[in-house]
Amino acid sequence: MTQSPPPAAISLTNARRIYGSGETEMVALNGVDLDIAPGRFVSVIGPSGCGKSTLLRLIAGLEQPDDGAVSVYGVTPEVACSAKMVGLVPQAPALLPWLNVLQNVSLPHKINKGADKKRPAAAQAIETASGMSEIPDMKELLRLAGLGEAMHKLPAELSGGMQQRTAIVRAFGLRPDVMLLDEPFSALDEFTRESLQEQLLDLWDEMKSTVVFVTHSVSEAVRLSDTVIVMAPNPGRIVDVIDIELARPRSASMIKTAAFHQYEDLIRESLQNAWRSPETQNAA
Ligand SMILES: Nc1ncnc2c1ncn2[C@@H]1O[C@H](COP(=O)(O)OP(=O)(O)OP(=O)(O)O)[C@@H](O)[C@H]1O
Repeated sequence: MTQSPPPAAISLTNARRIYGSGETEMVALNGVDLDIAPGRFVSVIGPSGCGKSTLLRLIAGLEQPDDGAVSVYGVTPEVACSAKMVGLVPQAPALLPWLNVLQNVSLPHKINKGADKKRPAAAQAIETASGMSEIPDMKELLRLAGLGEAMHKLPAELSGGMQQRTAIVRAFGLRPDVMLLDEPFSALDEFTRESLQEQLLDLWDEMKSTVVFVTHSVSEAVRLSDTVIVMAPNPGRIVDVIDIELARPRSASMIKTAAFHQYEDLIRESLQNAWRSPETQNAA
């Protein structure tokens, strides 16, 4: 008997999302086809307004496509979210100001007891095979993210980078099968950003989640990703899917290598082509 292949972690089929109507109609996403295999680190890059956040919101089940379909491990995003299979880190960290770092990251477990039981079989099978179903040690995750010394501090006592790391650890704490990050490092300086990239990769390595990471930074996309998705606006669409075949772990020194620069050039060229495409120019 032939077995059907396991479902993709994330799948979009001809997904379309429109805002407004008539003269104000805006096609935020059009004809988006995408399959992301479990465990991949995928970045999404493209000019402002090309639909990157809309794409994340569809996967997170915060919005529905007007046409086409979206699924997470073969179930709808709504079902996946109710089983706590999806974690979302927005641009601003949104921590509870009266709880310290450890309390902030531990809170989701307290309010989501039993969510694991709702996970579909495909996701449960992957977790069991990788031995990942037990609750993670939040103190250990905080140490991994460089927050070992800050566990008992309140959010107001943290730097922007520390707050963002706390939000990332909190989201990873429920062991989401799919982790969505919307430009989490955009407000941070270059140095802090690079060190957070390293810590994010350590957490991803530990947690084995499938990651979709929105960024405006070409070098960040190359450093972090297995695959970079390039998008263009008017209408928002995928124009290129580029696999990054650089060895891991990717240290800070890799950024200076010729192979790394070649990938950066490839993505920059793809972004420029996207802007020059007739579709984009006609709509602009
Ligand atoms: N709730 C909404 N109502 C109307 N239009 C919207 C809404 N959300 C997004 N849009 C429009 O849809 C398009 C895509 O927006 P989206 O936020 O997904 O782009 P983005 O690529 O994430 O942009 P940025 O890089 O600036 O964050 C934009 O033109 C935006 O103005």
